[in-house]
Amino acid sequence: MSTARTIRTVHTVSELREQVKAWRAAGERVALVPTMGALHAGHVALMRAARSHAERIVVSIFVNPTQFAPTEDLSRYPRTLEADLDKADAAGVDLAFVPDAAEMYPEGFSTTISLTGPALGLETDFRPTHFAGVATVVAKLLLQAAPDVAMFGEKDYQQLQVVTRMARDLDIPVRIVGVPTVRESDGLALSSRNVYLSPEDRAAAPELHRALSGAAAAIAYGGNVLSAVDAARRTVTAAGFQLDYLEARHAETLAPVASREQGPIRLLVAARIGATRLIDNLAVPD
Ligand SMILES: Nc1ncnc2c1ncn2[C@@H]1O[C@H](COP(=O)(O)OP(=O)(O)OP(=O)(O)O)[C@@H](O)[C@H]1O
Ligand SMILES: CC(C)(CO)[C@@H](O)C(=O)[O-]
Ligand code: BAL
Repeated sequence: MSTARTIRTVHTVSELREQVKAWRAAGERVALVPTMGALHAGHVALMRAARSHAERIVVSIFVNPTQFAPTEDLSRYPRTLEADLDKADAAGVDLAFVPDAAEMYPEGFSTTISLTGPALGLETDFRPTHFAGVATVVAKLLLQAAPDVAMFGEKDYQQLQVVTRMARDLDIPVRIVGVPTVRESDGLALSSRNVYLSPEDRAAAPELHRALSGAAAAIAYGGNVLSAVDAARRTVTAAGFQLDYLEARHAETLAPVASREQGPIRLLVAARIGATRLIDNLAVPD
């Protein structure tokens, strides 16, 4: 399989920069798709969406240690590099950037991006150091690859807002593009962490999307926002989840909202089932 690949794999920032420079010299636009590997159809949707923005596509594959707390799943996070390269190749990706931790965080590394705004609350209440790690590594990737556009999934909706704000605030010359969530036929959002689910937990997992869909429909039909959110919380808990949060927020600032008049609404949830923590989100239709 791997002998037929046309994708090029590089491990250093200098190789990455050299390739991107050559493409730019030829007048080609570059899209970056940052990932932590264990690629699935959600990642492939990002790669395919990148095609409409750029002639060249770079995927980064790096399980970023600084976005995991010491108690989290860094060591057991799925790592499937050969299969990932096959999938990226089949999706038409030109270059895989696969740095190791020493390339990204050399001896003496001392800089972390500090965030407020959309990074406040939600995930941060449960993973307090997570977005500092994400923003720092994404800033590095954007400066290393210098892409015209970078693709992020709406599945990690708070991350998408944090990265969008960070790029704007730091004047990084890139367009951040959000890509709709790819789901299983029963509604479960694809995620690399779905492999952790036992068969029983997998059977219950679509309840997250069902609960959000019910709340979004109720609000869209004029129902009270907070009542709809409460009902969705009960649905998720009754399905066997332990809820971290289920909230209605402003779709861009992620500030709390109590009524539709306060802006476009996004419903966001994080909940644990068995040993697995899942997140999901949904727009309330206008
Ligand atoms: N189901 C999906 N639909 C669209 N984009 C997705 C989906 N799942 C992940 N992505 C996006 O792919 C990019 C890389 O995500 P990552 O490698 O963390 O995969 P993941 O499946 O989200 O894994 P994790 O279990 O760590 O959340 C992110 O921008 C993420 O939002
Ligand atoms: C954006 C990202 C690749 C940064 O490590 C990661 O948070 C992810 O996969 O969503
Ligand atoms: N997709 C978000 C990466 C993380 O949970 O660490």
